[in-house]
Amino acid sequence: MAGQALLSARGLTRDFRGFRAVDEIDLDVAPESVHALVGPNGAGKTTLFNLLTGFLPPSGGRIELAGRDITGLPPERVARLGVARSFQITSLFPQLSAREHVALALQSSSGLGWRFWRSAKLLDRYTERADELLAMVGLAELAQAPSAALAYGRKRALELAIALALDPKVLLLDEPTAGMGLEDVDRTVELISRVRAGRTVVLVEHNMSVVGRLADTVTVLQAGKVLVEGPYEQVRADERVITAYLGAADAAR
Ligand SMILES: Nc1ncnc2c1ncn2[C@@H]1O[C@H](COP(=O)(O)OP(=O)(O)OP(=O)(O)O)[C@@H](O)[C@H]1O
Repeated sequence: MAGQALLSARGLTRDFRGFRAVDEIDLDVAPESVHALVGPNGAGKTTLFNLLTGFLPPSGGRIELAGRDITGLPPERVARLGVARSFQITSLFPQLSAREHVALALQSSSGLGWRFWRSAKLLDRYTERADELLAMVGLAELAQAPSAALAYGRKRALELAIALALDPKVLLLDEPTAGMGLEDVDRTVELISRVRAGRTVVLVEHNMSVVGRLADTVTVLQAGKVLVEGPYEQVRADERVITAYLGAADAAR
């Protein structure tokens, strides 16, 4: 296992009834880097993401976090060890405010339990930190808004604040700009640039301009394998990538 990596995989494999979606992948995510996973549809990005976060058990191979074997641990254990993924919009509670969502996430990560909701002092402490996190993602003024009232881009920002509440060592973002208009994409790129300070981020992203602006390292997957890996400029100029990914994306436009 590479000594420098915070999160790494060796020979990581996942079969679905005889179909190999992730095929002996080696991956090293350097501390405090933004590492993008890209590739054409069906390349195995989501499956790899689910393996790294414990949402799927691997069929083979090994995953390490800071040198500790986390292979096969369930998602809540992986999350507790410091690998958090941004929650999906569908998991937000429509009536709860943005602040309440983040406060709940802070409380859940504190391990203090529900009784402490009775302590106004502790609750205040969560509120303060919740508001800091909301300010970080640009939602300061919407702290009291029910999540159902937030526009799409704002909901995604709230998901990010919830993930940050867990103070993860590694933050995994699954297509953070999916379905966004240009303005929200720019805002999200800015946001990730801001919150990445001192953190390690793994990002699945289809938008190559977003990848170019954020990623230190890009791993291109194709048919469950690593096709090319390196800095964005190097990867985007690689003939194999142009053929396999950028070419396909251009053709689809
Ligand atoms: N639960 C499953 N059962 C069977 N096959 C699956 C399952 N999940 C994924 N696959 C298959 O594994 C392959 C990789 O899928 P995956 O979703 O990981 O790709 P992806 O790179 O994330 O694609 P996309 O960009 O379209 O999201 C695909 O061929 C998919 O059909």
